[in-house]
Amino acid sequence: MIVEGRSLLKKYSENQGLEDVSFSLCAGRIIALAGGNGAGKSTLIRLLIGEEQSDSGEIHWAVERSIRYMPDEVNFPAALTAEEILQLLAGLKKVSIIEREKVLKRVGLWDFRKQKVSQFSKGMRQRLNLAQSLLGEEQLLILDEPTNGLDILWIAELKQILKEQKVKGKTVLFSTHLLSFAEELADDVLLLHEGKILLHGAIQDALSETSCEHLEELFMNRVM
Ligand SMILES: Nc1ncnc2c1ncn2[C@@H]1O[C@H](COP(=O)(O)OP(=O)(O)OP(=O)(O)O)[C@@H](O)[C@H]1O
Repeated sequence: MIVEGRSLLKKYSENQGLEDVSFSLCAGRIIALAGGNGAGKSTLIRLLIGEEQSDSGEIHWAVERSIRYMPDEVNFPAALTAEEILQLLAGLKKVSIIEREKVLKRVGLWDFRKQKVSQFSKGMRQRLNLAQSLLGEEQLLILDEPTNGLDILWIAELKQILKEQKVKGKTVLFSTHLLSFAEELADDVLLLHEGKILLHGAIQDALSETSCEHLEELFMNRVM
């Protein structure tokens, strides 16, 4: 176990962000933070990365907090090239040139490294966003809606890239509203609905216990 959330409550003026959310993330697993619009996925991520504090409850780190993070959107300086941006970020993270080049190649931006980000498509910007999150050796990789803006081929590649992280012994938490994507990629699921946990645990166990074929069926059965 690397981190545990205990009875987390987060209330915004009008809206309930999270209500009594408890969970644990196990090392070396791929975990889908799933749920529909407004379920509380981004709120939970903000608590994990320390951008916000919960109103009550606590986040208990069993190991030193060590996170790489891919936000759902990022405004890279438009006048810089992909290479310059990664160079800057790799410098901050003390990542080697070899590693930086490997990451640029892995996200398919090597041939475009001299282009300014202002000339990039949305999918290319998202791949650069993915690339910056792959720099470094931090144990936990958190990705907020990483499929955003990616086409079918790159969604397939994203799955491979995240599986490679698991092979390296890293822990991956990604948010998504696509239950089929969650099921294809993740070992575990933390399924939120209206700020509460609907399901938490190993996906295959949940499916066999409920005799549901897919997460979508399980989700529908519980919310309808
Ligand atoms: N800064 C904020 N101010 C007020 N309410 C907020 C704020 N952030 C989140 N909320 C509310 O908290 C609830 C959960 O929102 P959150 O953004 O965490 O959901 P989400 O699962 O990430 O949704 P989506 O898939 O639409 O991005 C929603 O009701 C939302 O309106």
